[in-house]
Parts: sequence; structure tokens; C-alpha cells
Amino acid sequence: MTTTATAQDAADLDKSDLLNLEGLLSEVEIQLRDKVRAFVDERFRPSIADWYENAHFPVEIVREMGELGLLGMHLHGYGCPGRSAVEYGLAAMELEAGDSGLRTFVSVQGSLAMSAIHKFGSEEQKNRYLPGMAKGEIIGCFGLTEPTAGSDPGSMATTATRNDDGSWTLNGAKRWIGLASIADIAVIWAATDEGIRGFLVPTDTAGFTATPIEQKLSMRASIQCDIDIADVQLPAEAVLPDVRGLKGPFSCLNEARYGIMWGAMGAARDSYEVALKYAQERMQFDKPLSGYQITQQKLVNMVLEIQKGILVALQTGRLKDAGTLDPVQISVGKLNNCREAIAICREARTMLGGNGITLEYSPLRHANNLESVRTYEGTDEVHTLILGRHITGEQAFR
Ligand SMILES: Cc1cc2nc3c(=O)[nH]c(=O)nc-3n(C[C@H](O)[C@H](O)[C@H](O)COP(=O)(O)OP(=O)(O)OC[C@H]3O[C@@H](n4cnc5c(N)ncnc54)[C@H](O)[C@@H]3O)c2cc1C
Repeated sequence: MTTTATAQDAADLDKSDLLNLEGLLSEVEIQLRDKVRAFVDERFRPSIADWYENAHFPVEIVREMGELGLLGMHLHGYGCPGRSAVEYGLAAMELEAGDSGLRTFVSVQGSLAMSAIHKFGSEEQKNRYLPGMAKGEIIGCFGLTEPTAGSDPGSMATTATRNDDGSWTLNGAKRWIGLASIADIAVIWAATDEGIRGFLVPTDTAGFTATPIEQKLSMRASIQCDIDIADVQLPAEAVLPDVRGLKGPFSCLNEARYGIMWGAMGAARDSYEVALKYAQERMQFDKPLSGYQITQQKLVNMVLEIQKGILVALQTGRLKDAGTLDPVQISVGKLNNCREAIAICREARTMLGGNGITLEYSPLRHANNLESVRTYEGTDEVHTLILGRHITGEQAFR
């Protein structure tokens, strides 16, 4: 009797959640996750292959994401949803199970642009922009990277000079700036006499030009731009008053890096599930691929890393919600989960054979997207150096 019951229980175990990590979540967290999963299934999955092929970002669903409470999710007040870090992470995982471009939109809007205004803006700036951004009526972008300053943003060449009347003149260039060509407001980081400062630049300001970067092999259902900033004139009150120096942009990057560690596991889980289904249906040498030892080993290795990666993300989220998270701990999850996710997606692709190189199946699309995800918000190398510095006490950046 006991044996039968145990066998039945084992058969019921979720093949994507062998350890029942769902049991670590609250009812509210599960409900939120399921709501976002349903949105991705209904509004995103049916069209993602076409959007990816045609390099189309579905701006038409931005307001729906606002209605779902996905924009600036973890921010409180000013019309923001005020969700926990774990809830934000679970949403990021479900969005990226659809496509990294969708999660990237939410990261740029909420974790980067809205966070910058929420953390460092004046009351006037917060009231003016955040409620509309939370609804998806105002789109924001975050300009830190430059053509010659990527991993080393401290070397940025964009300048902001204070004019005699207190207004500002900005000059320079930014590269790889998500959403810039469809954004209404850009957070632009620039070098000033007082150190690096953030500026809120309406994108219709004269001298501000955003041009989408084309011919991308990754993140195709998403927009990144070159920005040219030529004698852009801004009023005195355009500056974010409450921060100077790189700690400003870095604290926003930490918000986005946190979401990425969850998101990467969403792409990995989707690839694993696609590969498992395919292996069970595809017959070769008179039996399903899933009946071969090598195939089983691939699937087992995938699900082990997915479970570990979600545990890493969940523990990081619990620390964040408790207010005890150290930025070094974010590097653990960003580095590990991106690295493992890309390996999982590539392995899943091998199991699909030739069919795996088409957009009919998600793993190669996810793997290609993750090339961007492992690069932005600190490359693998940068997070390795952050962790190496912490472990050894020696900084090896330069
Ligand atoms: C799809 C996408 C979206 C993006 N969105 C945004 C955005 O919205 N806003 C924004 O500001 N930026 C954005 N970025 C830019 C992103 O943050 C940068 O690409 C990233 O920081 C790396 O900079 P880089 O591309 O200039 O590479 P580089 O910094 O030139 O690095 C090239 C290589 O050298 C390695 N390297 C660098 N320094 C060291 C070192 N000290 N030791 C060892 N190796 C090193 C790097 O790890 C990398 O492998 C985005 C990028 C992409 C691809």
C-alpha cells in the first residue's frame, strides 16, 4: 500500500520542479506567477517566432503589461505596484520563458529607468513620470553604455556642462540603449564637474537622436539603439538631484541584474520542456529519443541546473526582501544562472536535431538571446572579477 502510494506520488512530481520548489512560495507568489505565465502563453507565445524573425518589438502589449502590474513592480508609491522582490523575480522568469526581449523590456522600464527616478529623483520628477511609466503610458530608457565605454563606464565621454543660468548642455554618444527609439524619456548619465550625474531627457529634445541597431543575431524581438547627443539643452531641474558618481547607475544595474538571474532560468526551463517533449515524441532507431541513455543524461543535467539556479534566485530574492542583500551576492546569481542557462538552451537545441535551428522551436532563440543577457548588466568576466575581488581581497579589473 505504502509502495503504491509512493510510486503514485513520484509519478505526479512536476518534471520541471522535482524538488517541489513551488512549496517554498506563498499563495500570493504562486498566483502572481500563474497570472504572468498565462499572459505569456496567450499574448506572447503565438507570435514570438514572427516577431523575432521580423525584429519586431510588440509595443502594443506594453499597456497590458502595465495593467498586469509588471512595470516598476518592486517599487512602492507613485502608482507603482509595490510587489516583493521574489514576486518580481517570478514574473521575470515567466516573461523570459516567453522571450528575453519581453523580460528585457520590463527590466529597462522598471529596474533601470523607473528605479533611477524612484531612487534619485525629486518629488516633482517622481510624480511627473512614475505613475505614467507604471501604466505603460510613458516609456523610459537608461543610457549608460557608450561606444567606447562598456564594462568601464567610469571612462564615459558624454559630458554635461552647467550654463551660467543653471541650465545644462549635454554632448556625447550612447550605445546599446534599450527602447531609446520608442522611449518618451531617457535617463542619461553624463560626466560633470561634480562627478557622474543622471539627467532626465525628453526624447523629443532638439539634438537627441536615437537610431535602432540593426542586423542583430540576438534579442531580435527587442530594441537597442545608438544615441547621439549634440548640444542638448536641459533646464536646471532636469538633473536627478539625489546622487553623484557611479553608485547612481550601479545601484540601478543591481536591480536589473537581480531580475536577470530569474529570467535566465525561465529561458532554460522553457528549452528543457521543449526538448523533453520532443525527445518523447521523436522516434529514431525504433524508439523515442527519450529512451536513450545519452538523451536522458542531457535532460537530467538540465533539470538539475534549473533547480539549482531557481534556488539561487529564490534565496537572493528572500535576502533582498529582508533588506540584507549585498551586491556581491547578486553577482553569484547573475554569473551562474546566465552561464548555466545558455548551456542548457544549447544542449536542448542538440536534442531537436535539424528542426532545432528553426524558429518553430524556442531553444536556439533563447540561447541566442542569452548571448546578450550574459553580456549586459555586467559580462561573465565582470561578475567573475567582482566575486574574485571579494574572495581574494585583490582587485583585478585593471
Ligand atoms: C541587447 C543589449 C542590451 C543592452 N541594453 C543596455 C541599456 O539599456 N543601457 C545601457 O546603458 N547599456 C546597455 N547594454 C550595454 C551593455 O551593458 C554592454 O554591452 C556591456 O556592459 C559590455 O560592454 P561592451 O559591449 O562595451 O563590451 P566591453 O566592455 O568592450 O567588453 C568586451 C569583452 O572584454 C571583457 N572585459 C572587459 N573588461 C575586462 C577586464 N577588466 N578583464 C577581463 N575582461 C574584460 C568583457 O567581459 C567582454 O568579454 C546592452 C547591451 C546589449 C547587447
